[in-house]
Amino acid sequence: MMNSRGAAVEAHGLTVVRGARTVLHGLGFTVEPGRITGLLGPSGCGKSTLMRAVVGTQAKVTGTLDVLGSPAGHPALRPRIGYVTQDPSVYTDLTVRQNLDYFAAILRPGRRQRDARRAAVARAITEVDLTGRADALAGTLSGGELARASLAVALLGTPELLVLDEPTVGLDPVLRRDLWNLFHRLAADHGTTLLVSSHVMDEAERCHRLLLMREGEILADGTPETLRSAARADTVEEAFLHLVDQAATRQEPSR
Ligand SMILES: Nc1ncnc2c1ncn2[C@@H]1O[C@H](COP(=O)(O)OP(=O)(O)OP(=O)(O)O)[C@@H](O)[C@H]1O
Repeated sequence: MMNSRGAAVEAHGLTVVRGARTVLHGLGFTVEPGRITGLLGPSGCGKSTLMRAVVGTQAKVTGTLDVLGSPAGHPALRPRIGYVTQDPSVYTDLTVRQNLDYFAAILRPGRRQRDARRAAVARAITEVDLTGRADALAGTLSGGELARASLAVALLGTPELLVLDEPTVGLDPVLRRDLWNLFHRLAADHGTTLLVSSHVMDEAERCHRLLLMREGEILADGTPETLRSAARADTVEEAFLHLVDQAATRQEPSR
């Protein structure tokens, strides 16, 4: 179920305080359903905080934040959202399949759901292309395989919204490309909405839509094409830098 305008996520005046600092400053934005939205900005600008607010794990959130038609953090949203944090969320002393069996047992407990669990585990392993490594200990996986194993856990419940915090950090270009191809397959084949953060601007071109962030504010949103042409830039990185300069100029007179 979406809200009236059909956005998967809709925020108005979203403000988050962490410790003594206001980390997000009254943000307004939407995330379109069935598309890949990239959340891009430099380290420390508030990407993880925004994602935590969307999945409902962030304290001291004010403003309005609707996710799949319910207020963020509503218990009914839990099975509908997959969240992959920056740290791998698998046990290194279990195999990939054992990890998935374990998380599947939490999601679908009881003997009667045994077949559904098996099917979900097999599907998740295939989707992330780890069939050949399914019986390897997670502790022996490469960085890219580990990232895909964490993603497989998030895919167990067939989430409508996948929130991925810097999923490609530290991966080589080939693995990054493979992971982005997987994100596109999930959006195209299952209609999954993906919100993916990155501080690597060249990943922007792989997204359908972008939210460009800086210092707890959204500088701009739109498709890579609209952002590039609005700034008369060749790349999203150039457009981002142009927006940063523009914002600094606007602030000058009040200094
Ligand atoms: N518990 C906390 N108390 C105070 N400030 C915090 C706390 N946690 C995070 N912050 C600050 O909030 C800001 C936003 O952090 P956040 O992790 O959301 O940024 P990010 O854009 O995801 O960064 P990165 O790309 O490095 O992961 C940072 O300046 C960080 O130092």
